[in-house]
Amino acid sequence: MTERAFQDYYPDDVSHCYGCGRLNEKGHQIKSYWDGEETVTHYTPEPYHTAIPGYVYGGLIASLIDCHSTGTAAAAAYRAEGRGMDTEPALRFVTASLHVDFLAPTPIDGPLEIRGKIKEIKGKKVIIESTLSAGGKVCARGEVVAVKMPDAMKPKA
Ligand SMILES: CCCCCCCCCCCCCCCC(=O)SCCNC(=O)CCNC(=O)[C@H](O)C(C)(C)COP(=O)(O)OP(=O)(O)OC[C@H]1O[C@@H](n2cnc3c(N)ncnc32)[C@H](O)[C@@H]1OP(=O)(O)O
Repeated sequence: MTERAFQDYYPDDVSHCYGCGRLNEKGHQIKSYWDGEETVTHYTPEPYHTAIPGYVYGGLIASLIDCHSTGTAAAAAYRAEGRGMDTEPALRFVTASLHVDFLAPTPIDGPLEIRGKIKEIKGKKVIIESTLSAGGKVCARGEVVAVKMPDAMKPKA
């Protein structure tokens, strides 16, 4: 059986995110998985994700780090409670803060790897540190503060 990605567990009503929603046909539809204590996703940029010819647009990099991190936050919260992502009550996280350092130009002509690590998990907040690499070289580093989705942010039809 193929492993389900974190995002495959998101209920339909929160699966339209541009970065990670499996129901957003124009979006990136990233798929994140555990790899030991870290999480990982891969994404291959399209030619139109260009900043300067040959290099990836920073907004795409930020988006990939953002959504991989919020998915990681949800997965980490379930893991901390010792239960599967298909169990109730649902744990949903949104981005409170997204910080990205662009360390080196990111080549556009190959797959990118984003890896996440849990820095802190406490109460309704998870802090995730991420790296984005191309060809084995770290090109960007991110830190995301993810907070449980407030009731006020219920999906609008
Ligand atoms: C299987 C099931 C899985 C389901 C999984 C579903 C996923 C479902 C989502 C899918 C989609 C994904 C989404 C993609 C990522 C977006 O793009 S999300 C969209 C962008 N984000 C937003 O629109 C969020 C807007 N902001 C808000 O709604 C509220 O400000 C927040 C972020 C929820 C926080 O509000 P709050 O609940 O009142 O938080 P508050 O109690 O003040 O703070 C809680 C903690 O967070 C800290 N904090 C709050 N804001 C900040 C900040 N800006 N900076 C640093 N720390 C902060 C506080 O200091 C506090 O820390 P502690 O004191 O506990 O140590």
